[in-house]
Parts: sequence; C-alpha cells; structure tokens
Amino acid sequence: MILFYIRVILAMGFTSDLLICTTLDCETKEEMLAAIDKAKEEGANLVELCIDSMSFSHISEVEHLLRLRTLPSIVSFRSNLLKGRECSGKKTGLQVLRLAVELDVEFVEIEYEMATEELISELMSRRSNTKIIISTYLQNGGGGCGSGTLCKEKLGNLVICLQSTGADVIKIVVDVAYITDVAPLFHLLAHSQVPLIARAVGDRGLISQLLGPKYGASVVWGSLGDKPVPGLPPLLSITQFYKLEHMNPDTKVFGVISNPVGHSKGPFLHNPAFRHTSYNGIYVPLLVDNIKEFFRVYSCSDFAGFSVGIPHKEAAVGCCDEVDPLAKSIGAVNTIIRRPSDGKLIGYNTDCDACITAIEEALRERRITNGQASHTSPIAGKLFVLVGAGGAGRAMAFGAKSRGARVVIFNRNFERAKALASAVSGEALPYECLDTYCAEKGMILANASAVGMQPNADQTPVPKEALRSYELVFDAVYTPRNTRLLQEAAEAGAIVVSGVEMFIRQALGQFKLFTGGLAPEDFMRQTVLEKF
Ligand SMILES: O=C1C[C@@](O)(C(=O)O)C[C@@H](O)[C@@H]1O
Repeated sequence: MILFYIRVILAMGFTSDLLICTTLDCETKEEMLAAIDKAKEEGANLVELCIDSMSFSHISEVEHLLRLRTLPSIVSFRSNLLKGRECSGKKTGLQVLRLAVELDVEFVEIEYEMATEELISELMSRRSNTKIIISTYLQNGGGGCGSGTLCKEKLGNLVICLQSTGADVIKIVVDVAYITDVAPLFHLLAHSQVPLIARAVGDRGLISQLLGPKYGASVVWGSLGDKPVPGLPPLLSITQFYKLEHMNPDTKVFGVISNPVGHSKGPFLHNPAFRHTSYNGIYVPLLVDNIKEFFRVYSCSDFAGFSVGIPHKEAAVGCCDEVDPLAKSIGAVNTIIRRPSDGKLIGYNTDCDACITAIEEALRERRITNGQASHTSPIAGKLFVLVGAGGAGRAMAFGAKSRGARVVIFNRNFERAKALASAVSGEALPYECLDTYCAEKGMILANASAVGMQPNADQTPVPKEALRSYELVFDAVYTPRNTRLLQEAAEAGAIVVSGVEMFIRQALGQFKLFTGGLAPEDFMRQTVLEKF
C-alpha cells in the first residue's frame, strides 16, 4: 500500500508529501496571482486554476499568469461554464490547454466529454513534463444505481473508460447525497492500479478529503480563506489540525456523528490530543442522516470510535452490540468504540458525569467561598429544572436524580418530557410555563436543548426576568461559548457554568475510551481555552 502511494505521487510528478490543493475561480490575472499567494500562505502546495472563470481579452494575459504563478498548478477550462462568456468557446479552451502544455505547467485537466483522441495525442506530443488529467463529474451519487447510492460496478466501468483515453491521471468527482456514498470512492482509491483522484463534493462528502490519504489519495482539496465551501475543509485546518500529511493506512478513524455537525469543536480538540500523545488517529466531522446505515457501511475495524451528537444519541443505543449499564439506564449513548478484539460496537455515556460534575464543582466553589463546605452533593435536594428531553437531556436528568435532586422537565414535545419525567420520578410541565416558572428560590437551570446554538445565538430558552430564581444556570450549548442564556444569567446574579466545561469533560472521558490511555487533561483544557 505504502509503495503504491509513493508510486502514485511519483507518477503525478511530485516526489514528496501529500499534495494540498485549492481551486481558484478568479476574474482577473491579478486576482489569480494574489489568490495563489494566499493559498501558499495557508499551506497549499498545488492550485487548480480555473481559467474559464477569468475574463480576458487576449490569451497573453493567461500566458502572464502561467509564467508568474508561484505554485505548481492544474490548468483547467470547464466546458459547462463556457456559455455567455466573452472569451468563451471551445476554441479558447483548447488554446489555453495548448498554452499550458507549451509552458510546461505541471497538470492540465480535460473533461472526459471533451477529451477526443486527437486532442490527447496532440497534447501528449507537444508536452515535456505536463501530466494530463482526464476528469468526469457525477451528479447525486452517480445515479442509475438506486437513490443516492454509488455502485462499485459503475465506478469500475468509469475508471476503465477514463483510463482508455491514455490519461496520466484520472479524476472522478461525485456529488454525494449521503456520507455512505463516499465509501465506494475509498474502495476505488485503495484498489486503483492507476493514478487516481476520487473526490466527493457536497457537505456529506467532506470525509473524502479528510480520510482520502488513508486510502492512498495523493491530493486533497481545501477551501481558501474563511469562505466556507460545502464538503471542503479549510486549507488552514488541513495544515493546523488534521495534519493530513501524517496520515497512513494504519491511521485509526474517529469522528463525531451528528446532524448538524459544523458546530462541533471535537476535531479541534481530539486531533491535537492524538498528536500530543503520539497516537495515530484522526477525528473528523461525520454528517450522518441515518446512523444505522452509517454503521452498516463503515463496518471495518479502522473506524474505531465515535462521539455521538444531536439528534442521534438515543438511536445510537440500538446500533451498539453492548451498552454500558449507565448509558443503558439513561437510554442515550454519546460514545461508541469498536472493540478491537471482536469488532463489536460498545456504547457509553460520558455526558452524564461531565455535566453533573461541572455543576457540582461550581456549586462547591461557591459553598467553600461562603464557608459552607460539605461532603454531600451540592445538588442534593435542589430543584433541577431541565430544558430538553433529548439524548443530552436524558443524561442530565439521570445524573441529577442520582445526586438526589428533584427534576422538573420542560420540552417542546410534551410526551417526551412526560416519558423522561416518569423515568426519573420527576415532573413534566408544559413548555409554555417555562418563561414564568418559579417554584422556589435557588433552583438549578440546565439547558439541554439546542436553543441558542450558532447560527441562532440571539435566541435563549428562558427570558432574563425569569432567571432571578436560579442559583446556578448551566447551558450545554458551547457554540458560542458565552451564550445569551449565560450572559443574562450572570447579569441576574446566578452562578454560570458553560457548556465548554461539559464539552471538555465528556471529551476527556471519550479520549480514554478511544485510545485506552489517559487523556492529557491539562493539554486538552489549554487547547480549548486557546483555540475556541
Ligand atoms: O453533546 C456532545 C457534543 C458533541 O456532539 C460535539 O462534538 O459537539 C460530542 C458528543 O460526544 C457530546 O456528547
């Protein structure tokens, strides 16, 4: 495998390291050159220059650009963008490709649909070192193989067609509908006998970039600057957090299964922690629609462990072969590991302890300051007002109950609130009453709903006026770090506990389960404080 990986890179004309590429669509030569410099600064060592995006009145402008470029480049001219452009047309496209070959640009890319035998043999006869990439784009999982599913046969046939053109490198880009559609691309990469670029695009395709190098991909794509592109990791994250250049076939895969998943800071915590402890792992965002299907498709032992986020924590219980007793009683799993000895999926819950100990510690600190230290849990006997009855809410309700609190639950879906209340001998109240609820002074409020999470940071589950009845307010939402709820609770004089504290604690528990080793707590805390 490693030999093959080296061979591909050699065949692509580069002798070292992973190629980190970004696609540049700019109108002018000057903008292109500035974008190349920026890409270089952000860690790219290859750029894809989409010449069709430029408005130029004479080919000499393209010539200048190619002569002045400061990074190895792929020159492409996409035919689907030709329409309506001043300089457009097949003729211009061919002129650009010929020019790139004459100037010895590292790669030219031609769409399969445009790649006639004459054109390829002409470019081959004119070139010195330029490699020719023949590419094709498949919409929505490739179609024709069932809804959103990309079949191996279809891909295999495509490889044969592309290869028969005589291309130096073949490139297949698939617009995937589900994360499970990326698996056939990994299969293709791992078994390909020819230099191959296999990319998934769309927000469910992100792992094709982040895990590609494990399967032999020699090029990964990232997005430039802070303009997000669905399915692409920012270039800076590739170089600073994921460090894909260190990935190899033995790298273990971990990730957070969630929907949405973009808010998760897990990758920015677990990846540095893996490296800090010299553990060969990568932790990636996994935008999953159907968790059962995810585990059916990604069943190999290298997919070693998972955090489980919204809304999958309860369904995750049913995906595990064994569930730890605490997680079983809670009815929610936020951590799954694949047991190396037999490949079985084992579920745990690290949320419960993380949330309750964070609240206890904050209350204890206040008690100590007031000279009221005690050995019993400071939650015991308190009224614990919980907002949300999903996976995280369940963990909090069970944790509070185990410490002797009286639990009151508010949830938009009242039936769910009632079911959880009966499981913890608590009380469920209609959601409409939350705004004015004030059963007694000194209550604890815990928000386990997603209200207030980015991009809805202006929202809050409980109005400011109602917060005066609470001694402590906890918010499981950690993006933003200081939610509106927490800001207003602090103004109302309550002790506030941020979801970041719970996030760190649940992640420490997960790291131990993932690696079997101790979590580097100080390092992980510092990472969160510095980087979030
Ligand atoms: O609830 C959370 C947060 C999380 O989903 C995240 O990374 O955002 C990770 C989960 O393990 C945890 O239980």
